[in-house]
Amino acid sequence: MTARTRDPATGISAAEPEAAAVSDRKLRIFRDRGALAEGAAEWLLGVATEKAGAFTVALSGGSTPRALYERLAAPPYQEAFPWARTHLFWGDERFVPHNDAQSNFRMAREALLSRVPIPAGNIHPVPTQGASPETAAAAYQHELMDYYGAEALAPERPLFDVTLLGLGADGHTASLFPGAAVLGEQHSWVAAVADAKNLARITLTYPALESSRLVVFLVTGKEKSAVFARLRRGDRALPAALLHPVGNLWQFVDAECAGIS
Ligand SMILES: O=C1O[C@H](COP(=O)(O)O)[C@@H](O)[C@H](O)[C@H]1O
Repeated sequence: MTARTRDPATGISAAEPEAAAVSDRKLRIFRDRGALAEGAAEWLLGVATEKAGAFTVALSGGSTPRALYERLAAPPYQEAFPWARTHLFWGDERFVPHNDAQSNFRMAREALLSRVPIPAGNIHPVPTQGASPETAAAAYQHELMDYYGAEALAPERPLFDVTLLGLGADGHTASLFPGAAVLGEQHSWVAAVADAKNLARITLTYPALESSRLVVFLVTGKEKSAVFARLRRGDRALPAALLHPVGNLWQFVDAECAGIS
């Protein structure tokens, strides 16, 4: 991948367009959270089916994607999805044990992994025990590089087929928080960071998240309406607005988030 020069303090790249707005054609507004989960599951199955060979997904954490994961774990997706050739990674993780209530892995395990026939070797959680956050970040980067088969990302061969992302009320995505030094990271694929409550987290950096054929933001609820409007305007103060994948960027939202209900 051609390294983009990012300002280490802001994460804004020299080539950043004035407004990074996503075209209306790539914005899908669903009636409600349930309809979004159904639409996203159908869309994901379509993308997976079209792809030959390994289908590689970076999962989002937080609460929003739970409904999608539960939908994928039920008919018809439970049987129709190509689980045997699907590999799952995480865009970010809290540095807590995998059975902790705050664990993104735990949420995905409860909602999806424990209910579908995905081979254990295809599940690639962020390690969160027996190491420091920095060592865990390095180990996850190593695992990603090993899977990818190279230590440098090539734009024509994205790391992920699909990256699912959420949007925090402060504009964070994955664990890329406003003002954090990691926003300027241009080389590492994974980093250890801390959130506002000083909880250690492991996050994929822009270079890794941007190495995606398709990125989809899943955002729901009235409480996200204001920050989503800022994202639509390409507000550079939001880490989520600074993400420019090598492939296409989609936004799937419900009517409340879009401000039309
Ligand atoms: O902290 C996080 O927050 C964002 C948004 O979460 P949500 O609960 O508002 O959906 C999420 O995308 C990220 O993975 C998570 O670690």
